[in-house]
Amino acid sequence: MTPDVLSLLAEPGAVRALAADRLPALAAEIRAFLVDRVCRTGGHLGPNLGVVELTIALHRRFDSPTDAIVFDTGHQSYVHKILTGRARDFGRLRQRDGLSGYPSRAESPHDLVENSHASTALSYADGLARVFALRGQSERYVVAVAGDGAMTGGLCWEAMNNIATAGHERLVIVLNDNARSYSPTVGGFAEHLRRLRSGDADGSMFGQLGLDYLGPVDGHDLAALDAALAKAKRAGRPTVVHVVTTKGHGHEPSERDEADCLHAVGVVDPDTGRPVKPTAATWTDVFGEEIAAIGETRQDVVCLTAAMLRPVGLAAFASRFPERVVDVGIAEQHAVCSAAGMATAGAHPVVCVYSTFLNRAFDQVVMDVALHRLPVTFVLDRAGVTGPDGPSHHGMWDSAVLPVVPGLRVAAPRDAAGLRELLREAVDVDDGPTAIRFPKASAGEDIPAVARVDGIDVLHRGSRSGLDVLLVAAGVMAGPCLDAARRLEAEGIGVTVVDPRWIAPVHPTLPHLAARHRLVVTVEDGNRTGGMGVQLAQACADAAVATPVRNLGLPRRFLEHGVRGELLAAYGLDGESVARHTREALTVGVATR
Ligand SMILES: Cc1ncc(C[n+]2csc(CCOP(=O)(O)OP(=O)(O)O)c2C)c(N)n1
Ligand SMILES: CC(=O)[C@@H](O)[C@H](O)COP(=O)(O)O
Ligand SMILES: [Mg+2]
Repeated sequence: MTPDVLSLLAEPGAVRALAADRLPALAAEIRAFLVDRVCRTGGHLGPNLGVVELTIALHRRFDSPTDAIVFDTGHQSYVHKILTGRARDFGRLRQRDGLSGYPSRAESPHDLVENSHASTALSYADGLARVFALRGQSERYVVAVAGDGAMTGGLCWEAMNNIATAGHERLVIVLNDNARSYSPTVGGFAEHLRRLRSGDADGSMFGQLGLDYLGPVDGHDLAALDAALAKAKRAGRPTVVHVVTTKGHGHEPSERDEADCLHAVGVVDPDTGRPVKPTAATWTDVFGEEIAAIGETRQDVVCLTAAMLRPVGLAAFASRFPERVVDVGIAEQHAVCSAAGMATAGAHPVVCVYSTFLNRAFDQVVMDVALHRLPVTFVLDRAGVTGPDGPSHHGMWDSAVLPVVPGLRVAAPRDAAGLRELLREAVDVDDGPTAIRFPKASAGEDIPAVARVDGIDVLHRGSRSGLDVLLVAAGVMAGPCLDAARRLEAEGIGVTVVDPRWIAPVHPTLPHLAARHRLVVTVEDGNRTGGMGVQLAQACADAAVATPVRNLGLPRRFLEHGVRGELLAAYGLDGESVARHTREALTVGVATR
């Protein structure tokens, strides 16, 4: 079949109409299509190559969208999108106004869960099934497709506990077991799956819970998959279909990639899986080097990751101090609470997560770490606008929620040198928690300060005697602020640019510095309705400083996917926009948007 046959698969009905003997060719076509398209745009290659046959089987046995098919995490939903009429859109995968890399309700009625945070599918399934039954629609099936990694998340077990006794007659859990998250899946559950795969297990833990269990099923054998799904449909009670797949199946560079089976790639050579352009050192690289250096002299430092050891930069630390790094699986709540235990026992835990995933453990941050004033450092990679992964991945919540946590201090480095320095300051804090946030970006050039006053870096001093504007830059926003200062100075506006380095709690000197200017403009790569700017405005009010404060940051909205730089500019966080907003606020004194 030619690739354009895929575009004929406008509805799942088309794949159901295909004769079974044409399915292997379709699977091969889809696999070739995925390699061709994803290597050009970037995206989740390994996970989707692993579910080609599974997704075909699902759409042949279940009637989406009448039957609800819920993909956990959603990074493995490309085949689902191809089979629901979106093959032609892959040319703009994860690009602004292009196809989302996750299910999208705006794209299709076949898509249900847009949230890319793992371990939610079984809870959705339970809820869907309950309301289908309440509404007399109990003929509708609900299918949750969850990876073995996702199943290491506690929310799955909360859901299974409920599913087991809810009396659902048409709920199927498809466990896509490829023995990996990024790296090999960890813990007792992974061991249990290994024994089930090898036939050494005395029954499945699912059966112990009261669920039916079918498997292990070869996840690349279309006939075996079809038979298992048909049997699960007839079971009349919640059934786990344990499907065994290979991440990256059918594409040797993916299968061979020891790091993570080309889990998430940029633009790569399809024949090698390697980036087509050299990649500059990232913030993650800088962190990885520095934490490994810190580990040499700080025996009390223990690092934790939630199934993302390499992506968060812990590979070097792990190879040098394997006894002091813990991968807890996709279990951020456990990571933070375990870190509270570690700190109680005298360690200084460093919890390394993407900013957006810390949301999941906010209660543990507040009530287990901060309440006990424990020395835990949270390293928040992917803070601010991330880009291609879209609304549930932008790290735009941490700088708005963490400042309200009593005793927690938040640092935002503006460059690599700042990251190294602030990381060391953070792990030296022993009377409470700290957090340090940095973006998904190349580390760029260091930005020197002209002076450091009370721990605040002065990056630019106004050339005029009368100081007009104080620009307060949070972390990487130092670059746009200096660009704005140059633009404004050229117009005769005196601008001071400062970088507080620690953005929460507000530095006590800042309100006094504000009092010496006509206007304060704060700029942050985070939610402006609760971040540094709002905190500073409140501190100025508390100090009876009348200087107006304008906060530039990300709006209280879910931001679309796209390129980080383009999104920052679209939301007014580039130099030109900062200058424009400042000029407007100076002249007409209106609040920024
Ligand atoms: C709460 C949360 N933490 C971390 C991640 C990052 N993440 C995305 S996919 C993935 C691995 C998923 O493994 P699995 O569920 O087995 O799916 P596979 O990629 O193997 O198909 C992780 C850790 C996430 N999406 N959500
Ligand atoms: C699905 C998921 O959460 C991860 O795979 C994420 O997409 C990786 O993001 P980065 O590519 O920024 O590491
Ligand atoms: Mg997996």
